[in-house]
Formats: sequence, structure tokens, C-alpha cells
Amino acid sequence: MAKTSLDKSKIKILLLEGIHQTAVDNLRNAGYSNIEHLPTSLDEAALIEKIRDVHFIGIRSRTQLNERVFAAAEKLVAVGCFCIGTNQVDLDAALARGIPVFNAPYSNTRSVAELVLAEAIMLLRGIPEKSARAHEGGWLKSAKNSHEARGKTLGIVGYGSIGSQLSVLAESLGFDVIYYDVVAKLGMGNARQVGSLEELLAKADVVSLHVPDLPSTRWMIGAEQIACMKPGGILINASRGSVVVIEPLAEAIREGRLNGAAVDVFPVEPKGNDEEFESPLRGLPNVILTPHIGGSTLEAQENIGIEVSEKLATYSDNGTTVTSVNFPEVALPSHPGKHRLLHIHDNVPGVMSEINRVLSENSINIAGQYLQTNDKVGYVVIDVDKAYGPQALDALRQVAHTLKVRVLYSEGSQDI
Ligand SMILES: NC(=O)C1=CN([C@@H]2O[C@H](COP(=O)(O)OP(=O)(O)OC[C@H]3O[C@@H](n4cnc5c(N)ncnc54)[C@H](O)[C@@H]3O)[C@@H](O)[C@H]2O)C=CC1
Ligand SMILES: O=C(O)CCC(=O)C(=O)O
Repeated sequence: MAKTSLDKSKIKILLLEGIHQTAVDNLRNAGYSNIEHLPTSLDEAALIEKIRDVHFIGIRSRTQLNERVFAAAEKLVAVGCFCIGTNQVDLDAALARGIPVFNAPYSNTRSVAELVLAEAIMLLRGIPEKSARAHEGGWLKSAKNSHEARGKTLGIVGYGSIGSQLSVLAESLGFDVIYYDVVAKLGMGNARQVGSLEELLAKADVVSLHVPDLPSTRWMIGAEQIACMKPGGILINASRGSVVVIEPLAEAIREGRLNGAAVDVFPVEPKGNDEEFESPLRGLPNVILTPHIGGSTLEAQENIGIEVSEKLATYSDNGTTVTSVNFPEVALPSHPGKHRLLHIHDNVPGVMSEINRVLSENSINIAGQYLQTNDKVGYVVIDVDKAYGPQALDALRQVAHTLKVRVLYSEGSQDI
């Protein structure tokens, strides 16, 4: 009997952190029924236990997929980050096991930009403090430290998707926009790139951070940088908690050197809504603290659910890895009537000739072959006319430097 693929109902999908229902619906419509959908993240011990028989996992920013978790994930085929940032995933550990990681690079961009703009206006007017006082029965009617946005300088650090979207919205409200980025970028509208972080900090009334978590951005705003900011300046961080050293920021607010701050992301964030949030910023005047909700709008979450689940289903069904953040990108046609082999291996010389030797020795004629590599991994997809026999598959798995082999039969179901 011809070898048959693993039934889709046996492909186990684990979705954590309250990923939007659109993801579940989309995966079900694509034929995947074995879906566990949990509202929270899992701690490392629970995750290690659960991930052993999982083929696809979906997470947001809270779940840490580290080397120890990947080591336990014996059946894992792909990871979906239902967010922009992928710093919570050890991308090299995934790559070393032949596991592509996908994300949603644009779906919550607008949500973050809108929140930051609103916060800039609220902080320029001292609203957090005035509102808190009114809630307590006080009446802080005063124009002291209250400013229009018009004509103020907004300094954006990291002029990528969010930074540039914010730039457009802010300019339409009358901000003068300057930005600092390590890459030369064309400014939107009248926005101007400045040559250094120090220059931006010295010129901006409001500084907003939109860099990814990288070794080069870790703690990039500390005491020295805060001291470079304009007296009475405002700092907004909706990027990552590793970008700003919190204590000097708190001190600058306490001493009145800065007029306000909005912080959405923290060095340590509660693991769930039941855990207490602790921060030196708690209780400080004109400081907006939000629980990492920059991208948490219904619109963004709905779109992210669709986008990332589609990427997972497409990879599962036909091997396409386009937009993966750690993997060689291959765009594949559908393969009616063909049997598709996915071979993932260390990118070292000689692997392709070994694969082709095995195919030739087993009289397997190649109908299509698609190869991409990155500096660590090679990903080759081979379509053939007849089913791979167990002997050929075993030989392909034995090829030195093989990381993972999967077969997708033309019916669309697969052998994992
Ligand atoms: N608070 C929240 O809920 C959310 C937070 N984020 C965070 O925002 C970050 C930015 O998102 P996008 O704009 O989509 O990313 P992006 O990749 O489009 O833009 C990042 C920009 O930062 C620049 N950059 C990198 N290193 C830099 C450095 N040392 N100094 C100055 N610029 C530097 C890059 O060249 C790039 O232009 C994400 O990586 C994520 O961590 C994203 C979405 C939601
Ligand atoms: O929605 C989330 O959990 C995280 C949002 C975020 O920080 C991102 O998209 O990078």
C-alpha cells in the first residue's frame, strides 16, 4: 500500500495567550481540528510538558520559547508569533531544529501609533495627573506645564513601520517630526532624519521609542540619555521593556526634570492579569502606565489571527516559508498530482548532491526542485511524480547534516 500522510486531525495545534478566534476559525476551515486554545501563557515547566506532542504553536509576546522548550518540542514543525516582536523566541534554537518562525509584521502597527499619539497629547496637557485628582475630588484647573502639540518637536527613535506611521499622524496634528534610525530612511512628509540619538534627545519635546529588542537597543535609554533630554521633556516607550532603564526615568520624573512619561512595556511584566505589577514608576505624577496593550485592539488582533494562522496553514499544506523571520524563504506553487518532500539541513557543501544521489539510486525522477539557503540552513523542496518509498525516505533522513524531513502528499495531508 502506498505510504499515506498523517491525517490533518492528528496535527496538534496549541494556541496560547488568548489569540483571536479568527485564528481558530481559519485553521478549522483549512481542515485542522485538533486545536487547543488557551487564554494565558504557560510557565516553562508547563510548556515543556505540553509542547512534547505539539506540531504547531501560536504565541504572543509573553510566552518564552527558549532552548530548553525547543529541546522538548520533538514534533514541532513551525511557530507562529501572533504579534510583531519575536524576541521572546530563541530564533537560532528554532532554526537549528529546522523550525520556521512566522509573525505579523504590520497588523498592529496602526494601533501602536494611535496610542502613542494620544498619549503624547495627554501628557503635554498633564491629563493623567489632572484626571487622577478629579477622581479623588480635587480640581487642578491650571495651564501650568500644559502645551499644544502644534509646533512641538516629536523625536522618533526607530523609523520603521510604527515610527513612520506615527510620523504621518503626528505631522497632521502639527508636530514637527525628527527621527533617528541606524539605517538611512526617507522621511514621510516633512520629517527629517537626524545624525545621532543625542541630537534627537536634545531637540525633541516628546521622544517616542520604536526600536526592536536587539543587543544594540538594550538599555539604550539610561541616565546619560535622559540627562540629554530637554528640561520638561516627555518620554514614551511602547517598544520593549529592555530599551529603557526605569530607575533613572523615575528619578527624572520625581525631580521634575521630565514632565511626563508613558510606558507600555517593562523589564519585568506580570505573567498574567492576576499577578501584581511592580514598578518604580507606580504612583508618579503625569506617568501613564499601560499593561503592554499597544497592539491590543480588536481590529489588530482579528487581523493578526487571520494573518499568522494563514502562514502556519500554508507552510503545513505546501511548504511555503515566505516572510518567515528566521528561515530561508521559498514561495511554492501548489503540487497537484505530485509528492512533495521538504528537506531542511545544515548549509554545508555536499548535502544537495547527497540528496540527489539518493533520489537517483531510488529511480525517483524530479518534477520540480526549489532551494533557498541562509547562512546556517538550507531548505530544499522536491516534487516527484510517485510516492516516496520507505527506503528512499529513510535514506534521505540519513543524509549527513539533515535537520528535518517532511513529506506532503498530493492529497494535501502530510507525514510528520
Ligand atoms: N507595545 C506593543 O504592544 C507593541 C510593541 N512593538 C514593538 O515595536 C517594535 C518596532 O516595531 P516596528 O516599527 O514594526 O519594527 P520595524 O522593524 O519596522 O522598525 C524598527 C526600526 O528600528 C530601527 N533600529 C534598529 N536598531 C536601532 C537602533 N539601535 N537605533 C535606532 N534605530 C534602530 C530599524 O532600522 C527600523 O527602522 C517591535 O520590534 C516590537 O518590539 C510592536 C508592536 C506592538
Ligand atoms: O499583543 C501582544 O501580546 C504583543 C504585542 C507586541 O508587543 C508586538 O506585536 O510585538
